[in-house]
Amino acid sequence: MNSMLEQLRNGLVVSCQALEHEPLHGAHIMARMARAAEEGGAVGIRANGAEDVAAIKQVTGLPVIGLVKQNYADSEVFITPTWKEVEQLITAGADIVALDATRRRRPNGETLESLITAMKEQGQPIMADVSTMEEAEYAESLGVDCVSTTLSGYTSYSPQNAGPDYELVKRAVKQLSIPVIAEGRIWSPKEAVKMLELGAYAVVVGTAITRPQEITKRYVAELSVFRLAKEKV
Ligand SMILES: CC(=O)N[C@H](C=O)[C@@H](O)[C@H](O)[C@H](O)COP(=O)(O)O
Repeated sequence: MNSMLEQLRNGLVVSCQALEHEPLHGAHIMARMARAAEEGGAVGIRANGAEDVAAIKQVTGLPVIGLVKQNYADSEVFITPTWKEVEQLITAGADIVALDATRRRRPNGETLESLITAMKEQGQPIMADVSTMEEAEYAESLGVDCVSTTLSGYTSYSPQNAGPDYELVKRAVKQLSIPVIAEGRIWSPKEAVKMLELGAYAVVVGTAITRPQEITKRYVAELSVFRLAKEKV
């Protein structure tokens, strides 16, 4: 087992990501966010973009799972789609590189198989972001170090759950022999604990901790429900 992965066992990985259009965008801000997560007891950080990964590596001692979100015209794959993004992450010092491990067509004719082979040749630990059980099994067969349920609900053919995909975690834990990371729409500590109870190796939480605009929206939505109910009385 990869020693970086071992550090994540039964712990909370905080995803610190803000895209260009988001208010907290910027490597400096994400590095602060990661420091806060470390102070709170996170065992690892998940981060988007080489710049953010490098900035976070400078200020925390935690393992960093790096990805690059990049859209290409000829593909739906947007999490570390090609070798170009993999290289950026390796140069930035990502401890684990996360990539889309669906079987969808990748940009520039690149393939999941060739990317994984090249990463393994470099000894680069790999997290496979999947949306279904079949993808998880296939990723394991290609030799990735762990799978994460990141993409469940974000491919057209996976269940479009409003909450976390417990079912996928449960099945993957049963059928795979590599660590299964629970990720995607986990909002509460209780949900995170449930994932560990199901056998998840670690839990990744992003939005519920690091996207204040989304956290605010949840409060505002609940308050509007209250106001509407009151107006009816
Ligand atoms: C689907 C996709 O693009 N997921 C991204 C992957 O890195 C991030 O935007 C998510 O924040 C991350 O997966 C954590 O999930 P949540 O924010 O739901 O806790």
